[in-house]
Amino acid sequence: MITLILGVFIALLVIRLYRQAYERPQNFPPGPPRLPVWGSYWLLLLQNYRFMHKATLDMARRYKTRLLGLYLGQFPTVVATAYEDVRDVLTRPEFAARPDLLHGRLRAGGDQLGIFFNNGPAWMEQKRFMLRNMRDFGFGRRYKSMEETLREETEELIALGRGEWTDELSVRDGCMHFPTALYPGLVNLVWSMMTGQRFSRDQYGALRELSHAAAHFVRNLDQLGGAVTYTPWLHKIAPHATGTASTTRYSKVMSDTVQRALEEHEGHFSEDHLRDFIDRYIHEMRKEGRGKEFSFTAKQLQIVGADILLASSTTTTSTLSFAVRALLHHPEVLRRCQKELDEVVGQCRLPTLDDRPNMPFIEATLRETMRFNTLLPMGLPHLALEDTTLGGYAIPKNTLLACNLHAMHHDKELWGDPENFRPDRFLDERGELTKDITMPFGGGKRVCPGETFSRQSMFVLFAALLQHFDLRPQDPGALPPIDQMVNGISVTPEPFWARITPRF
Ligand code: HEM
Repeated sequence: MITLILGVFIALLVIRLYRQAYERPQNFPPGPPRLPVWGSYWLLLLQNYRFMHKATLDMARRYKTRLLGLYLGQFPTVVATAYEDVRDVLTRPEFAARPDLLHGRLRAGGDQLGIFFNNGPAWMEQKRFMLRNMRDFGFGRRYKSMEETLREETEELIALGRGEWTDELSVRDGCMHFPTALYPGLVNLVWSMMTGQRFSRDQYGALRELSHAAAHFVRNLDQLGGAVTYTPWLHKIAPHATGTASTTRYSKVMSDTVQRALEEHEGHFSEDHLRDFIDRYIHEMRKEGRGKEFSFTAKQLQIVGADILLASSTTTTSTLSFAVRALLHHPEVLRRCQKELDEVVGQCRLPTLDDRPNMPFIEATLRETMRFNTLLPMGLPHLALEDTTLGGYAIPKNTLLACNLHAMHHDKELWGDPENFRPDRFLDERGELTKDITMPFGGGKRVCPGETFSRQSMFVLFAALLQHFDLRPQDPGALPPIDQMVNGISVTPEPFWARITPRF
């Protein structure tokens, strides 16, 4: 009797699991079945457990579809792999929300705060405020004092490379370490707009701790969040094994740094002289007559500031390191960059933003770097705010949407030979820049607010580095492959040394 009951129970369970595996919203894009607990995520892991951009692209090819429909845990999810669909997801307002994911809340003590993982009026208010006020200090626009800081940081890097001062972790035995050597310049630029201060040479230890915390944070997630995102209860029973304990710890390093800056600013605050972004924020917090829902609080600033710190220390530093690594593989590209520099800038002054329009080859090299090694290969997740359609398929409300930017940047139909690192693809026959259809910074309402700033600061630092130094592999036999990357929500290169020889 017991055996019979057990047999019926197992049969019913199998039928239920089978139905669930193939049950999907009507006219949902094709894709793999939904298995218990993590849904189709098991199958993505089997496809490629390290890189979700590769797993989802291979899976889309297997199902002969450019829109892949699947379940991540209980979330219906659609991954866009082709240009038109990626552009639609990024730019249509009904897709401009973010899913409410565990890691977003872990950063903010359980709340939804900041910009990256926030939604609704608070997200819009914070993003607008950040853009408007950081811009007044040079973020994303030409501004004398920011360009002055950029020049000083560039001089620091060049002097370090020339051995005019020492920092063994960044330059040793004629080699420069990437990304370590780039952290001070790129973090200081943003930090000075936020706080009016820069990390001095004797504070580089603290600066590196911050940058490493940011790097660990992004590596703790995979490009679709990771298993714990779809089964958040796991984090309660195994915070260390799931990595959520360290996510919380690394986030705290960043938010505590912002909190300390806030306390310091409050001690010297004057309404008559708003010195930087934090002063502007304090001014906003103290405005009278705000309602209960008002989103300018110290806690909110901690997370907005942590968002800015996280982005400024992991994005531009990784992209420039990818660019340097690509040049180690392609000395002929390095020569052409240097030729352009010698013709336009010469050797008596540093390159500036005024030179940017006259140096299309360097610009094309940076564009090619961001196409070739797309920093956020799956962008950041979006969420459908209503029932709608995409590419002829049904997208129910609350579907999670991911843009496979890597797939789009490596689409043979768009690029011909995407597997080659070839800056010339961005230039016309006269050597001028053509229209750029890459989307490394996303697009639409959720577009990266750091785009202009990043393009400007990367241009100046990269150009100055190539103007002053020849770059060669430290050990030609041990040069990491040009497409090697460490997994994370944004990918990072495995840190490496490059041999630098002063050119003059
Ligand atoms: C090479 C440099 C960078 C790249 C490639 C990059 C790329 C991206 C991408 C792909 C997104 C997601 C867009 C979307 O959801 O559709 C994003 C969002 C964001 N980025 Fe960047 N980023 C870079 C630098 C920066 C910098 C320097 C900052 C700030 C200092 C920054 C701050 C942000 C913020 C706050 C968001 C969230 C925007 C929102 O949710 O509305 N990024 N970035």
